[in-house]
Amino acid sequence: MRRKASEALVLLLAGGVGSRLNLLVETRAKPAVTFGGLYRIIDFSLSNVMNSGLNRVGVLTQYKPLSLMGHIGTGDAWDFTGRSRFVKILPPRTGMKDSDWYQGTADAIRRNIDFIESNPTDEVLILSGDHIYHMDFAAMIEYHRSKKADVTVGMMVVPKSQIHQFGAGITNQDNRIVDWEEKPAVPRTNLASMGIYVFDQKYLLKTLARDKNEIDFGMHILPWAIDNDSVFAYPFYGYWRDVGTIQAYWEANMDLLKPESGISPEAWQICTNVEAEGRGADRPATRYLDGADVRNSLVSAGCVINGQVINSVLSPGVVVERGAVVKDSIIFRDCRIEENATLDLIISDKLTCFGAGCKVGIGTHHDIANRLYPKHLYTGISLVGEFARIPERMRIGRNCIVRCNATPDLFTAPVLQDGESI
Ligand SMILES: Nc1ncnc2c1ncn2[C@@H]1O[C@H](COP(=O)(O)OP(=O)(O)O[C@H]2O[C@H](CO)[C@@H](O)[C@H](O)[C@H]2O)[C@@H](O)[C@H]1O
Repeated sequence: MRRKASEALVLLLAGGVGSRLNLLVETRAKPAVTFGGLYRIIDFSLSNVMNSGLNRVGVLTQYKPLSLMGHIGTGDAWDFTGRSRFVKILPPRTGMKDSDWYQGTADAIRRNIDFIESNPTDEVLILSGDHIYHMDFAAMIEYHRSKKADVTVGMMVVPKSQIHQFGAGITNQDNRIVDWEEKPAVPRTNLASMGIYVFDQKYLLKTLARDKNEIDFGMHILPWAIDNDSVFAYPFYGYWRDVGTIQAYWEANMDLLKPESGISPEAWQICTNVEAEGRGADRPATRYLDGADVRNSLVSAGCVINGQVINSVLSPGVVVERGAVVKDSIIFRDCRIEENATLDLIISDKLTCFGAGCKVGIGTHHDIANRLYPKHLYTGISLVGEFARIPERMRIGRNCIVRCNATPDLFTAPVLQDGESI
């Protein structure tokens, strides 16, 4: 007899290096990066799993998993505790050599076949830990069953100009995928893979056993399955973003400030583990002093605001002193922005101190992109963050001026002494 859809096993890929997020992934895996002030990116996938009524999750880690493991903890923030409910962190299974880490998404799943075999299931749902979205996986599994598919791929329409970043599928009238190209240079379709797959369990095991050189789902496993077996697209129409680049990450955070964008952690019932870091849930309410001027922003608990905050997202414990301006920026927890400092279009990692009167970031990203650098290379978003040599606190001295410089794509600031400029 068939098991209920809610008994499907979930594998969450959370181990990619995420180097395009640069400084933000210096000390943590991409899914552990803060999002929307309070959340971590992985909260969206985990909450979707919880809200879909699925009970068993394995999280595949590899790159800098410590922060991620601390955040997931026992899984009780997402109600994954109990006799038949769990979230298990699956550490990398290396071979004999140290360098023998997972080669790609399919290789990572292949090395955890014992986990799949020890958790009886009819379907395996494979997800990424770095997507911002809301989706009912139980409905997707029912759809997969109704199509009698071997594999079902979550897919959505994106602008043709973006299709080169995704797996691209051509479907027939019945939504069966008949042609596929991973990250095509020349777009033939605007239907993109969301990297969300439902596999028939037996089919997955058979497929992974076929050829160890097939290390990636988009590059190897899906093209073969489409040519030989039954692969369907599951159409998705809501908000979904892969926040794997600085630009996409910044834009998705800014979408939180636009009600019309369709992103809504509150309506989507996204849960997080507030206990994991810093002062956890014990933060006091935010204080707005008489110099505060806050517009269109998200300000988390424990902040003290006495300056201007415009179109920005602040994590817990951020202090904005009198006369300081924070504009179009994302500020992680416990940063301090001293008197008359100006932050314009920046992302700052936690615990950074911006000295009085300093200026970090300039103009709008359109200005910068148009004036100085080719548009496709340059985001104009300044990144400020911790470096290994100052683990505790990053400081930009008084009256320093930090402009986006000639580094294409992003700019990282070293520790600056008072009055220094770059
Ligand atoms: N070795 C490893 N161990 C554990 N986790 C790992 C891993 N390698 C990667 N991951 C994780 O798996 C997910 C997908 O990783 P990739 O970066 O390889 O795919 P990409 O996003 O380029 O394309 C894919 O996702 C996009 C949608 O974003 C699709 O369009 C495209 O077809 C598909 O190939 C990420 O969450 C990543 O962190």
